[in-house]
Amino acid sequence: MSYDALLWLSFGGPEGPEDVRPFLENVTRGRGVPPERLDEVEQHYQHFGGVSPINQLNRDAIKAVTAELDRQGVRLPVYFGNRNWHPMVEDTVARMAADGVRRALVFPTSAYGGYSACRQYDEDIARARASVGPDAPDLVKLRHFFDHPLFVAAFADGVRAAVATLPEQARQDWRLVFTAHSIPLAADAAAGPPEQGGNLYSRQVTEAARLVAAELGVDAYDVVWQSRSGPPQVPWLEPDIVDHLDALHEAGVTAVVVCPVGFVSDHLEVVWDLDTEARDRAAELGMAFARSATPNNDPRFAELVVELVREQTDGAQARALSTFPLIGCTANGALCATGCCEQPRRPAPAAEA
Ligand SMILES: CC1=C(CCC(=O)O)c2cc3nc(cc4[nH]c(cc5[nH]c(cc1n2)c(C)c5CCC(=O)O)c(CCC(=O)O)c4C)C(CCC(=O)O)=C3C
Ligand SMILES: [Fe+2]
Repeated sequence: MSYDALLWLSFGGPEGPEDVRPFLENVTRGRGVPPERLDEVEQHYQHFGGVSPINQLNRDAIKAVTAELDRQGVRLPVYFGNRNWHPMVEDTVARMAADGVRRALVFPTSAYGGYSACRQYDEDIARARASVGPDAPDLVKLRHFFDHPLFVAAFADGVRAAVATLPEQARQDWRLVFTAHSIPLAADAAAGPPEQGGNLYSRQVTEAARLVAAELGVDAYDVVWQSRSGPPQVPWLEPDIVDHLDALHEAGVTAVVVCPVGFVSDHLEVVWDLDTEARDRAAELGMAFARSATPNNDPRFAELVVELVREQTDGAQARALSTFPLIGCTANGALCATGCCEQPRRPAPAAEA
């Protein structure tokens, strides 16, 4: 099949102090996130001058992918659009239509399934096309890549480099801890095509962790969660990374390497929740701590994206290290399967006092 552009579709983040509140309102509209949680997260962003690293990281990655497409002789202009902040995907798709793009591939900046990581990007695609109207290009989203050998290898090398930054006496005996964004248990239960039994998000994260650990030859490691949101009465995936550091300390662990396998770049939830909160807790506990790199700036990430593109444009072989079904590739916002990644019903708001 032939395509005339690639759309880089991401989450978006604020680029100055005045952007933070409206950005957070876009992210959480209709999601039942309590205002106290929003105030807290606003402070995390303001701590960095109201600028999330995510937009610049995406621009850097787009530059690398553009160069890699060029190197491989694939002629596709790359456009950039976000769900929650400028450049908004609706505006980008309008520009694509105006430029005469009829049919484009879409790279979502998430490797996983689940409502937030997969289906919500399909909704973004459908919403953007609807807002542009009949001239909107066809948009075909690329598949999940959590088990792609280039993704796994980039994380494994990141862990090796992180170990080298530990104090010398810690380098022989450290605990490997993988993290990903927590989601509500009900959302995880509903993740994936229903006939695959649910929990697709946590199962894919666990599989990616297993593959990275296997590449490193490490057989004892943990998979934990971070950045929990939502109302406190709703159960989310646990344990949280910070609580887990306490448990490891109790168990006598003196050094940890944290690998954020759930993310592709060092965006705010990595630089705050891991590099600030988790690192501070480790310091309080007297544990050596290193956080390994995400793949965004690794040349293999650009190669991975181009390989996913070529699966669609010239039938390149789909490489995957696990036996999970290859899914996530759908057109114009279609679901991966009927009933896939259904968004759980939100709890009724707490009664007013
Ligand atoms: C699975 C998952 C990923 C990974 C997949 C992917 O990458 O897409 C992810 C990524 C990200 N999450 C991000 C930021 C936020 N996520 C929030 C809230 C939430 N995330 C959720 C899940 C996920 N989130 C969920 C279930 C919520 C509750 C509200 C809801 O049901 O939707 C909130 C609201 C405030 C709060 O934290 O409570 C913010 C600000 C940023 C940008 C960081 C930056 O600016 O650099 C990124 C890349
Ligand atoms: Fe899905």
